[in-house]
Amino acid sequence: MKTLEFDVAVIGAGSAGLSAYRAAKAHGKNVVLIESGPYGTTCARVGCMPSKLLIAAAEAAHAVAEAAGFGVQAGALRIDGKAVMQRVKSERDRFVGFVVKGVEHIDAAERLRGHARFIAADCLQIDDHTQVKAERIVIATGSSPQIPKELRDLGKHLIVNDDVFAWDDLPESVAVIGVGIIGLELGQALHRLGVRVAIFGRGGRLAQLSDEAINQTAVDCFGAELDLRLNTTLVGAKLVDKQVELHTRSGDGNEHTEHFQYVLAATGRTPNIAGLGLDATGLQLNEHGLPLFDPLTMQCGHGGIFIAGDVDNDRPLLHEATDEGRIAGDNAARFPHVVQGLRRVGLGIAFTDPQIATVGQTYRTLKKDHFQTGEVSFADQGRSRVMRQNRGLLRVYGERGSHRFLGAEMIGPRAEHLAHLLAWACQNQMTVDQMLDMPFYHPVIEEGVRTALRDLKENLVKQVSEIEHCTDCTPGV
Ligand SMILES: Cc1cc2nc3c(=O)[nH]c(=O)nc-3n(C[C@H](O)[C@H](O)[C@H](O)COP(=O)(O)OP(=O)(O)OC[C@H]3O[C@@H](n4cnc5c(N)ncnc54)[C@H](O)[C@@H]3O)c2cc1C
Ligand SMILES: NC(=O)c1ccc[n+]([C@@H]2O[C@H](COP(=O)([O-])OP(=O)(O)OC[C@H]3O[C@@H](n4cnc5c(N)ncnc54)[C@H](O)[C@@H]3O)[C@@H](O)[C@H]2O)c1
Repeated sequence: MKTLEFDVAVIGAGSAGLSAYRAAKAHGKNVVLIESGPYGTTCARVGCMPSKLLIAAAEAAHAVAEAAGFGVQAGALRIDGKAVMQRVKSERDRFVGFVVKGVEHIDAAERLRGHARFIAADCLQIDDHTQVKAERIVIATGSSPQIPKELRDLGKHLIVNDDVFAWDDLPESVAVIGVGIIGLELGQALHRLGVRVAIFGRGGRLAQLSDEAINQTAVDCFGAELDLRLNTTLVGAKLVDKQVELHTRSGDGNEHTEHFQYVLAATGRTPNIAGLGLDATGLQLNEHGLPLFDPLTMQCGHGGIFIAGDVDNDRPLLHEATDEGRIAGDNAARFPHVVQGLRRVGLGIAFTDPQIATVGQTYRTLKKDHFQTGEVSFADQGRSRVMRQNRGLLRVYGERGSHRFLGAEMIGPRAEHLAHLLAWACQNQMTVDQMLDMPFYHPVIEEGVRTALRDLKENLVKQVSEIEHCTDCTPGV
């Protein structure tokens, strides 16, 4: 057994861990990066990048299928599953290669391989070969797919996102369980690539949307294209003749039995804390066993342990993981003099078609009676119609009184760009008037944003004038 001492230890060489390592090194500290799995990060290996590569192939197939709508006849669509997966994997490997190269540039004496487990608040056991003593430790262990118990006996026919990006060819059929972001992104992409797909949701909410009007529009959009089964309960699943026999109960109480080659569990992700020995840290843990932490400093309690990335179960997105890692690593190096780091306005994007996005305060987090809404449907929005992408709805929220822009939920064409524009306005605390003073070109989808903001402004003003001209408040006026 070796014993090593460092100023800072970082557990996990994912996006959050790498960011923490660099931030701590910037203070000239002696830092160790500990990783139990393959280098390359979840984002590059089995997350953001390969999923967007698969979606890009699906978009190409969809464009060909849709071309006839413009009077362009592209001939019969033929999808070469092997070529699709070959491109997904080779481009993915290129992205992973850059990350791995970066890790390999780190001094070998500052990299350790193995599973880290706390044996004290300032001491980690790495597998059975090394003990690492460090007064400051960053937990950046990421998350893993959560598997419903009904699916656990399906062997290789139960798949998660990682397995999809290991395929050499596209399968015949997949049942996707879960209508969150992963379920919708991968489910729609596979469907457009010719795979028989059914997507099952136990509730009626798609991709974490909280505004009912947006959610209903999303249900209508995806329901028109995909085999989408909402309010459906998973009853059981078993293997019969190398096929999954899936039993479900639909909202009307009827039971259904169907057969698929694979079942994809897209049912949320769980923080990687199993076997981490958090009990040995003396930290206060919540009901899920996660340490309580300050999201501005990433400090757990008042000691030298910090947390960052998916493992903290707060905002499981790539840009948040790197921000949190930077704050955690910086503060680990500064400890005990920790400082608050920059947290940005909330921004979430699902790369479906149409895209779904949320900005700033989502409908769920708005204070009742403190806001007004404005909206635009993309059905008749000029540029969206030109492109035959005129589906969706944008709802924007503004604060009563101050007229400050608070946030938005949307499903619509190129929502990734609209969401960025709105997020920047939100972080700059702009008012609706200030946003309307900005230039809008013609003809662009952003003109739809302007329509929604004008509607919001009208509703904000209307409310004030209704009060001002209220005969009950000022009798005789
Ligand atoms: C299919 C999919 C698509 C996604 N698409 C997007 C997207 O488009 N945009 C977006 O913003 N986000 C997306 N995400 C989310 C994004 O990938 C994550 O938020 C981000 O990768 C989290 O980074 P992390 O550093 O917290 O975790 P990871 O990158 O998973 O790093 C954690 C590391 O810790 C290691 N580890 C765990 N336990 C231990 C231990 N005890 N000892 C040592 N090492 C340990 C793991 O092996 C792992 O390498 C997607 C996720 C998935 C699954
Ligand atoms: N574009 C992106 O930014 C992107 C893409 C993919 C993933 N991600 C990140 O990854 C995280 C995980 O994604 P996800 O889609 O797995 O999680 P999610 O929380 O978005 O969705 C999980 C879904 O599974 C359903 N579910 C859970 N248990 C179920 C069961 N037993 N039966 C049926 N349905 C069940 C939930 O109701 C929900 O609809 C997301 O929170 C997101 O932050 C982001």
